[in-house]
Amino acid sequence: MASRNQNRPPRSPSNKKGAAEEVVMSDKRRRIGAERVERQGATGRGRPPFAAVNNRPDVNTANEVVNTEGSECSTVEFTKEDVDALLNEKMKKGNTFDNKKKIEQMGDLIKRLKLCVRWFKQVEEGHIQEKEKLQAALGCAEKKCTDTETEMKNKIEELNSAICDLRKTIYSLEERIAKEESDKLEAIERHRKEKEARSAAEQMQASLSTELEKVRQEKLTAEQKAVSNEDLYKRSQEYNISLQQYNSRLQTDLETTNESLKRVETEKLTIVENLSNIRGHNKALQDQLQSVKVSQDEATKQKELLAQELKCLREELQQIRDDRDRRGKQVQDLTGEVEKFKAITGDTLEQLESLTTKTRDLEERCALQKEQIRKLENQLSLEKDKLKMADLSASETKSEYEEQKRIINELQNRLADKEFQVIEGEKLRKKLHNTILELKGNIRVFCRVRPLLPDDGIGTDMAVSYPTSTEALGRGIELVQSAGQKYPFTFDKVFNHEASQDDVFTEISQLVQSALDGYKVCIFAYGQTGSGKTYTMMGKPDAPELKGLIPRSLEQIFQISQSLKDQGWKYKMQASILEIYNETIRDLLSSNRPNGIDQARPENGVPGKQYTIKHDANGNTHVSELTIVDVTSVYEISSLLQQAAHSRSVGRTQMNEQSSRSHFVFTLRICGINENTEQQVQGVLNLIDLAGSERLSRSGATGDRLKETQAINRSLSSLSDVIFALAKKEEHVPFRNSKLTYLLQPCLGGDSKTLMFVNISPDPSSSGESLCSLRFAARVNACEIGIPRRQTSMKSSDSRLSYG
Ligand SMILES: Nc1ncnc2c1ncn2[C@@H]1O[C@H](COP(=O)(O)OP(=O)(O)OP(=O)(O)O)[C@@H](O)[C@H]1O
Repeated sequence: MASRNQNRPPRSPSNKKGAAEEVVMSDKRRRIGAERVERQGATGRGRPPFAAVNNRPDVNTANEVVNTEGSECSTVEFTKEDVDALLNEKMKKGNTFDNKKKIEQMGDLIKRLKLCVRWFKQVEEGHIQEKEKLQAALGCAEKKCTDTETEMKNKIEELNSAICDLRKTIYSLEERIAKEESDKLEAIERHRKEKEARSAAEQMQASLSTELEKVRQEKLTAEQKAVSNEDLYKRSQEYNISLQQYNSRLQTDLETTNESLKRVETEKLTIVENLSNIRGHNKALQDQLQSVKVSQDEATKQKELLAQELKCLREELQQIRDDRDRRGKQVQDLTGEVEKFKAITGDTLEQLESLTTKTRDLEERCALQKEQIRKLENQLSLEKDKLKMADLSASETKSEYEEQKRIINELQNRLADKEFQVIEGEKLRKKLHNTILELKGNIRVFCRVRPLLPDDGIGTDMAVSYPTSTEALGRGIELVQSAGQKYPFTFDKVFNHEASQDDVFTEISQLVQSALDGYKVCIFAYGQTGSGKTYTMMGKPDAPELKGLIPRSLEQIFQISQSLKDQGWKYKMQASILEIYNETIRDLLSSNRPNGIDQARPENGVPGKQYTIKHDANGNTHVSELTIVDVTSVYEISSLLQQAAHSRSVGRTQMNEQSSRSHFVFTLRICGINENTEQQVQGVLNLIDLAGSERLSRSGATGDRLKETQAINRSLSSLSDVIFALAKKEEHVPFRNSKLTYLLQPCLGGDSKTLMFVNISPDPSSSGESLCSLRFAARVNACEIGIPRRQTSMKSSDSRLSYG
C-alpha cells in the first residue's frame, strides 16, 4: 500500500478541498480503471504493465493517442510499476534493420514517456499547489497549534497548580489515611488485647467464681462473727458520738464564753482606764479650783486695798481742794486788801511788790496743786478701771468655780456609775471564769512526764511517746512497753518532758483565781515514787524559774488580792499545813512540836494530840487542834513552807520514814469582803503532794512496810472512788476509812474544782508503775465526763488491782 501511495500527494484530513480533489482524482482513476477493464475484456488477455501506454495500438490509435495526448494525459494515471515498466521496455525484437518500426516504437515510447513526464509534471504541479495549500494550512494549523499550545500551556499551568493542590490534598489525605490506618491498627491491637484480657478475665472469673463459692462459705461464718462485732461496734460508736457531741458542745460553749470573757475583760480595762482618767481629771480640776479660789481671794484683797487707797486719795484730793479754795480765798482777800490799801491808805511800792511776789508764789503753788489734782484724778480713774476689771474677773472666776463644781459633781456621778459597772463587770467576770472552768471540767486531769535523769541510765530510751493526731495533740500520751506494746491515754492536757514550771503554772493559774472568787479548789500531784510530784508542787524554791505550783499559786493569790484592793476588796487568809502518814495526821506548823516529833503519836507513854476531822453545815472542814496561821504576805507563807519542810524532814528522820510515804496537804482559807458592795466570798485552796504510789510486788515490803504501802494504796484508791462518787452525785460516798479523802470531801464535787496531776517517769524500767498511774488517772478523768463505770476503757477494779 505504501508503494502504491508513494507518488501521491500527501492527504490532510483538515484539507477538505484536497480531499475533494482526491475524491475527484479517485473517480478519475476509477474511470480509467474501468476503461482498462473494458479494454482488457476486448482483447481477452492479461494487461501488460503500463498497458494504457504500452499496448500499442495501430498507428491510428497511436495518432489518436498523440492527438489526444493533450487531453488524455490529464486522465492517465501512472503508478511506479507503470513507470518502471515503461523505462524497462525494450525494443521489440524483429527485423533489426527495420528502422522505421524501431522509430515508430521509439516514437511511441517517447510519446508515452512524454505523457508520463507530463503527467508527472502535472502531478508535481498539483503537488506543489497542494504543498502550498498545505503549507498555508500548515501555517494556519501551526498558528492554531501555537494558540492551542499557549492555551494548553495555560491550561497545563492551571492543571499543574490544580495538580499541586490535588497532590497536597492527596498528601494530607494519605497522611490521614496513614493515621487512620495506624489508629485502626492500634484499635485492632487493642481489640486483640481486650479479647485476650477478656478471655483471661473469663478464665479468672471462672476461677474466682469457684473461689467466691469458697469465700461465700467463709463469709457466712464471718457474718455471724460480724453481727456480734457490729453490736459491739455500734455501742462503741454511739458512745463515741455522744462523746464527740459533748466535746463539740463544750468547745463551742468554751469559745463563746472565752469571747464574752475577753469582751468583759476589755470592757473592764477600758472602764478602769476611764476611771483612772476621770480620777486624774478630777484631781486636776480640784487643783485648778483651789488655785482659782486662791487667786480670787488675792483679787478680793487687792480690791479692798485699792478701795482703801482710793478712799485715801479722795480724802487727800478733798484736802487739796479745800486748801486750794482757802488759798484762792486768801489771794482774793489779799488782792482786795491790796486794792483797799492802794485806794485807801496808799501803801508803799515795796510793800506792793512783796505782796505781788507773794501772790505770784501762791498762784504757782496753786497751779502745781492743780496739776497734782489732775494726776490724782487720772490715777483714780485708772484704779477705778482696775477695780472694774477685778470685779469682772471675780465674777468670771465665780462662774468658772460654779461650772467646775458642776463638772466635779457630774464626774463623781460618773465615777460612781463606773465603779458600779466595774463591780458588775467583776461579777460577770467571775461568773464567766467559773463557766469556763466548768466547761473545761470541774474535775480535770493533767499528765506530766519528767525528763530522763542520769539515775535512769545513760542512753535509755523514753518509754513514752506523744501522738500527733489533731484530736490527741497536746492531750494524748502513749506508754511504750518493752515488748513494743503501746497503751494510749488521753487527758485534759499532757505536759511533755520539756514543759517548764511556768508552762504548767500557766494552765492552772485560772484555778487559783477561782479560789479568790470563793470556790473550793484542790490540786493534787499523783504518781509513783520519783516521778516528779514534789518537783511539780514545790519545785526548787531557791531558783525562781524552778519554783513549783504551791509557791507560784500563793504569789498569784497575794498579787491579785492586792490589785483588788482598789475595788474595795479586803481578804483575810489563813494557812494550815499537815501531813497524813499511815492514816495519822501531823500538824507541820505546830509550834510546840518537841524536836519535830508528831504530837499525835504517844511519846514516853503520854498520848499525843488527837486530830479529828469535822465538816460543818456550811461545807467547811475543821481539824481539831490544827495550827491555823493568819497570813498577809507571800513572805509569811514562804517561811511557813520552810517551817513545814523542816518539821517534815526532822519527823521523817526521827521516825525512819521517807517523805514519799506521806500525803502533804497545804490549805489556804480565803475570806474576802468588798467594802463597797458588802459582797463576801469564802474560798479554799488545797495543794497536795500525794504519797508515791507503789506496787506491792515491787516494794518487796514485809511487816510494817507492807502495811504502810497497803494504807497508801488504799487511800489513793479511795480518793479516786470519792471523786468518782461525788462527780456522779452518788449518795453514798465510799471514804473507806481514808483520812485524806474525808478531809478533802468538801473540796471535791459540786462547785469545787479538782485538778489532778499524774506524774510519769519515762524510764522504761518503771513503765509498769507508769501504766498503773495512767490507768488510775484515766479513771478519775472518766468521772468528769460522767461515763458509767462499766463503759470506761478500763475496769473499775483495775486501779485497785494494780495496788495489790
Ligand atoms: N520536770 C522535771 N524536770 C527536771 N527534773 C525533774 C522533773 N520532775 C522531777 N525531776 C527530778 O526528778 C527527781 C524526783 O522528783 P521528785 O522528788 O519530785 O519525785 P516525787 O514524785 O516527789 O518522788 P517521791 O514520791 O519519792 O517524793 C528529782 O531530782 C527532781 O528534781
